[in-house]
Amino acid sequence: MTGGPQTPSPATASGTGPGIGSGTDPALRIRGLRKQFGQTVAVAGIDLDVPRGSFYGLVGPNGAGKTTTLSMATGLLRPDQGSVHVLGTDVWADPVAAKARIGVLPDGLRLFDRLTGLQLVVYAGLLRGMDRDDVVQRAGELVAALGLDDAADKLVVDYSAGMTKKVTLACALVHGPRLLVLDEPFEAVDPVSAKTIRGILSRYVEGGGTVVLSSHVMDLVERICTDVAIIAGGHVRAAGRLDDVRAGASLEDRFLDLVGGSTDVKGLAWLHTSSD
Ligand SMILES: Nc1ncnc2c1ncn2[C@@H]1O[C@H](COP(=O)(O)OP(=O)(O)OP(=O)(O)O)[C@@H](O)[C@H]1O
Repeated sequence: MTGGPQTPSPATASGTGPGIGSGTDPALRIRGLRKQFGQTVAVAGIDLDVPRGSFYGLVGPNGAGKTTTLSMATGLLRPDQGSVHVLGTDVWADPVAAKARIGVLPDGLRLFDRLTGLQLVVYAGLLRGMDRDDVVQRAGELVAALGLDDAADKLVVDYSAGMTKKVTLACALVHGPRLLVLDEPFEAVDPVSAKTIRGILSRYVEGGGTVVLSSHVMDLVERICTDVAIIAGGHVRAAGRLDDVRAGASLEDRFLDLVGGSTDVKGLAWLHTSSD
């Protein structure tokens, strides 16, 4: 199965989604998305439907175009061509309405890191136009749920990579988005925190939300995702329900089949040579 529209998840058929009554549009619809940096074609015409209520994993080798795709899908990077709709709203024609429905964990975007963790989450909620009392309550709950209690009053600039990831996730969640787009949410996160995050995301999806995440960890994607897309060279190589994509094999084997590339290591003999 490649690129085109995919079998809808059960949640799609019932049109679920927090606060979205009867819509049948996918949570995220991408058509003909393309981006070139100089001579490098990062995204070469991607079509993708992310069904509402799905837990959608985006996998692909380094440089495949995942971050570029997610940045264009969330209004952070203007596409050269193509369209993106979030729950039926055109991200680039009506960015304010579309962005109100999205929570984003971007890869490597600068944060206001001279704020404390708690201040940053509160600030993220206020930027979304939320009532201060609600934001303060939610920020406190998120910080506690993500195990950042002790660091809540510490400046984000002094956070570890994993702590930064968690506080950024809290910022993405605070306004209760319909769609969460997370670029490598588990990168640098310890196993206990990863389990907590998985629990939070699972509850969010059970409640009708939709998660799109990129990851290099095939086991994790296989364990938590309902749907998956394999991207390589700026193209979608396979997409749809997890079981359809892996077609009886493991996701890792299917990934290696589709993406190819040699895993043999040539040279480096000197690495086996003692230098003393
Ligand atoms: N701002 C940029 N300027 C120039 N080239 C870029 C830029 N951003 C991405 N690229 C190039 O576009 C291609 C896709 O990059 P992208 O970051 O989207 O890949 P990725 O799948 O997220 O990779 P990884 O798994 O390593 O994070 C790469 O060849 C990368 O070098």
